[in-house]
Amino acid sequence: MDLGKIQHPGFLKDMQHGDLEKLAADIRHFLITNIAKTGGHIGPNLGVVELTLMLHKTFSSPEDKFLWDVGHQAYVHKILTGRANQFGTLRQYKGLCGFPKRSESEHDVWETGHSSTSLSGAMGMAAARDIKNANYHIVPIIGDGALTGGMALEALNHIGHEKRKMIVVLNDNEMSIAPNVGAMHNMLGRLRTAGKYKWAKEELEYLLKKIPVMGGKLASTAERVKDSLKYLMVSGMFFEEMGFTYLGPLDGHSFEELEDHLQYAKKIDGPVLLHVVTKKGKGYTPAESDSIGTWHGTGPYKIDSGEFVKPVNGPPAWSKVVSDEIIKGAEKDKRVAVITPAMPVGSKLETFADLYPERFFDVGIAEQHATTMAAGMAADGMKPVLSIYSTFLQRAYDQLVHDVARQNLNVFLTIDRCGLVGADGETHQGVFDVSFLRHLPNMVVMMPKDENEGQAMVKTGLAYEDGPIAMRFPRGNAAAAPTEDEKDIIPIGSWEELTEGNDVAVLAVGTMIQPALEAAATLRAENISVKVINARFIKPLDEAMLHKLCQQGTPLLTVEETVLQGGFGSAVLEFMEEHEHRDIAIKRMGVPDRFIEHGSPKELLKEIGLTSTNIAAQIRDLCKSEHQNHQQRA
Ligand SMILES: Cc1ncc(C[n+]2csc(CCOP(=O)(O)OP(=O)(O)O)c2C)c(N)n1
Ligand SMILES: CC(=O)[C@@H](O)[C@H](O)COP(=O)(O)O
Ligand SMILES: [Mg+2]
Repeated sequence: MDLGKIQHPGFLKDMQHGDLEKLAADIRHFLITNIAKTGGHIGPNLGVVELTLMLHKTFSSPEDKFLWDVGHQAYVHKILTGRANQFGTLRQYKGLCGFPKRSESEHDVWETGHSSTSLSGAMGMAAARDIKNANYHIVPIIGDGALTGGMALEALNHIGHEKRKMIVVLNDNEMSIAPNVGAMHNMLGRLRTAGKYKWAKEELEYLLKKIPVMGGKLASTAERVKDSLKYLMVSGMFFEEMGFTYLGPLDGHSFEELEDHLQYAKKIDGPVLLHVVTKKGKGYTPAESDSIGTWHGTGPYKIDSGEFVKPVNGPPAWSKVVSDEIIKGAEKDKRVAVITPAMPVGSKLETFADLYPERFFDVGIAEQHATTMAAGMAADGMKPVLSIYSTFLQRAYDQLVHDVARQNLNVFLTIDRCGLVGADGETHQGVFDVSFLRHLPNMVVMMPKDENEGQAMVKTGLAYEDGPIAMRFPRGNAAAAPTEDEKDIIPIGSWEELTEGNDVAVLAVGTMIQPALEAAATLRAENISVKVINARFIKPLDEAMLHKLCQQGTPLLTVEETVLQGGFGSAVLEFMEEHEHRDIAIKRMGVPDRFIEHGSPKELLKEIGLTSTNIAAQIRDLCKSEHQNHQQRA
């Protein structure tokens, strides 16, 4: 089938299973060949081809509402809702979003990107539907990984209490990004592999009673799904006891099983949990045999060999620079332990986990728990490193305030993916953490200019004993491999002058230092001398240096790859106001007050003006207005 011709999923209603099998094969071929070019979340999407087809065959989107948890597995949904032709632009600048996007389609009723929000969204929609006396299905699709997220459990608790009609589809493929972890995961494992339990007759009657009117007549259907009910065992009763009707586990690649169970679930009153077992990466051997998470989200790859298309032996990833230095610290200090909320592969922590399994904790998709667990470890004398993406740290704000900063506990946050991350787009940009860390009393916030300073900062963070300290670093690779020499600890709150200059001082943070240096070099040819300062501590500021610059009357330009609101530039403004340095010209450059969509970091930085060209332009403006002020004063 030419998938580009699909405009609406309605054509599926009358499709027979044989034709669905052919369509599934076409979709798999489409996914494998297109994502080989663009990159994307190939593993998760290959695992939900049959499930998505049967969902759109059984229900009537967009009247019936699908909420895709995390949303990285919604490519098949996008193909079936008229967007196949856009896949050449997947996750690219102004192209197709890699997650559900309401502005793209009426079938995308709920936007995701962060995990474990679908059930709460579904509960909200169920309440709205019932208040409106409307009558449509609400179908959140949540993975076994996302189910480990605290929000999901909060929602299960409420949904089971409210008993409003909804069909929760649990897509259980035994994987998070990496292998899934936790007691919930273990329980699902028991369900998946349960031996044949004799299910009591009353179990069937118990279930049939839930189907108003039709109950008796469904005996034949019940007989057909009886085989799956055989697994209705103790741990299956967990969901029953939570107020759900549990159905499954069923083969998520069998159209017959899916159709039977979904039709059955439609008729059951109250919340249903349909436990669907799928295989991540199904239909493409390299992805299907992936047991560590390599094929969860990929760059371009060669289809035949499964080789990834990227520069071999390039400079190390920033996360590797950091994790290697943490390992050195752990060798010397037995108090060092590492906690990650489900991102051991992304944060390159596998080696640490192999070397120090007793000091490594993957807590699942549970950032709030991870943060307060780190506080608990620090309170009891350990040196916990909380390894976490900037965007996912947003989920643990109160834990940072209430448990870490307020108790002034010695937690070392290594915050990965800081700045514009690119293809993941709006939901993943790491641009807010400075604003929500800087205002916390006791918090130290720092960001290195390069990989060598990165190593020195890890040492500094591990040596720091006076409370919480956070080190930010970007997604992607460092400019080069760090040098072998032992790095020195950096004095807290110290900045570094990188170039001499008197006309303007540029206070640049992290990734903005290189473009600032390029701008300074350009302006030197125009006889404008620029002092570029590595503002490596966002909190505390280097107040001595700032006072000196202000007393000299040097105009200031702050540059940061974080939102301007409450960012580093705001800190400098606050300092100047507090110390009455009012006659100093200052400009701030940063991320504007809007969400930044997907694209390459380079394209996005250009879009928001964080380039060396624009830095130079801002410096020229400062010089010009400074010159005009001098003339007026003369
Ligand atoms: C709050 C949050 N933390 C971490 C992530 C990173 N992440 C993206 S997908 C994923 C695993 C999801 O596993 P599962 O729900 O089982 O979906 P699958 O990929 O197996 O289909 C994780 C941890 C995220 N998106 N949101
Ligand atoms: C969907 C999701 O949240 C993760 O897959 C995320 O995309 C991983 O990000 P990195 O690719 O930066 O590790
Ligand atoms: Mg999973």
